[in-house]
Amino acid sequence: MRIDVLTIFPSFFDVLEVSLLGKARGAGLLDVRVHDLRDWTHDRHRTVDDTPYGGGAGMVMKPEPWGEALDAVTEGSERPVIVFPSPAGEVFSQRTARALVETDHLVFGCGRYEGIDERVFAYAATLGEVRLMSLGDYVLNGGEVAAMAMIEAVGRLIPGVVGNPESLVEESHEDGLLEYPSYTKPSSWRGYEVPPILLSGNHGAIADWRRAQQIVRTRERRPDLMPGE
Ligand SMILES: COc1ccc2nc(C(=O)O)sc2c1
Repeated sequence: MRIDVLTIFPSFFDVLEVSLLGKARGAGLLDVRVHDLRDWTHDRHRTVDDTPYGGGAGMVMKPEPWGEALDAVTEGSERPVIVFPSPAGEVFSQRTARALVETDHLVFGCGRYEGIDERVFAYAATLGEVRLMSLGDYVLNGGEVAAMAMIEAVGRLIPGVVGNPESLVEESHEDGLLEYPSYTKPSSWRGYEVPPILLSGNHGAIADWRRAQQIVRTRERRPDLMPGE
């Protein structure tokens, strides 16, 4: 999978060098290219924003640099998916990550200021599939944090990136429920005991207990995820 990131803060993504995804890049499983949007400006101040038509507070990102940048990073790409992190977008979920990991070429366009000139999204749709996505019902200062989270959520699903693929299966949201509680040695710690069932060696009973814990936790913490409730 190839991922291109367009941002005015490219150093923000330096962390991708050291994380699990850094190893994935080194192993050739993931090709992440981070670009400074200002490289597609042509004035001395490398201007990427201007005042909004119709008035209002803040600044809007100019369409010209975005158009040239999107042309450059999608050149030769058959059908990229172009994700614009946006508080006005669909909410990103594990299901979204599962769908996006099947994509050969992902482009993340990180907005700042009050957002990107709307015409950029229309133009981008001539280059690929456009998805505006939010991490949730709150607002960040820009798209970089959201893009980083989405890149990690998608990147870790690429076969070979996470050491033991089994560990992906029993995670929260993978089966629609929150994950069960985990414990390790010592079995007794500051008066807190590991649930005895987990020490029983009865794998069938342990699986049943874990499923029951998932249901209890999901009902308590995320009733909206409960199937049929
Ligand atoms: C201007 O670009 C932005 C601004 C806020 C923001 N908030 C997001 C979120 O997912 O909450 S994505 C995003 C992009």
